[in-house]
Amino acid sequence: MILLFLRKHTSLPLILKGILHPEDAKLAIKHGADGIIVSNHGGRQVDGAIGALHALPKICDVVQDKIPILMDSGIRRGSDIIKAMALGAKAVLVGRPAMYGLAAAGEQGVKEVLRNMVADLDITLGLAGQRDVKQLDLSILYKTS
Ligand SMILES: Cc1cc2nc3c(=O)[nH]c(=O)nc-3n(C[C@H](O)[C@H](O)[C@H](O)COP(=O)(O)O)c2cc1C
Repeated sequence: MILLFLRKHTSLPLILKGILHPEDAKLAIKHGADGIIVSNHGGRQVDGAIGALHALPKICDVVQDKIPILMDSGIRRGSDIIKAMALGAKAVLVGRPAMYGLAAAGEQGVKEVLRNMVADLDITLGLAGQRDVKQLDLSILYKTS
């Protein structure tokens, strides 16, 4: 298995991308991954694949903070980041928004996209009465009483 080979030959962190099933998350931990990225590659590979955000909760349940979980696919605004992190992602990544910025205005465009996203996250956190993404949990998404 390629992961075992890589684990044997490098001490660099190994982060597995494209995890969408809890059993694959378990295998990733078992074979020495340092982290996983819950991702359907932006929906570009398999038409009808489960959305990464939908896959996230069950994967977080089995991983139980043993390794960090990152998430991508469809992150476009601050509220997307908040939802993913409240469900258990330690961080999110973006693909196409950065590409759109690049196409529109090169390096400056990418910086602008990321700055806007962080600013939107900041405003949305404030509107939701939250100070810090580290304090987000499920209570912000579901009515608990
Ligand atoms: C043009 C393009 C090429 C990509 N190529 C790969 C790839 O070779 N391997 C991979 O794991 N993901 C690839 N991705 C998926 C991204 O790494 C990432 O998971 C996805 O873009 C995140 O979703 P988002 O674009 O909705 O933010 C590609 C995405 C784009 C837009």
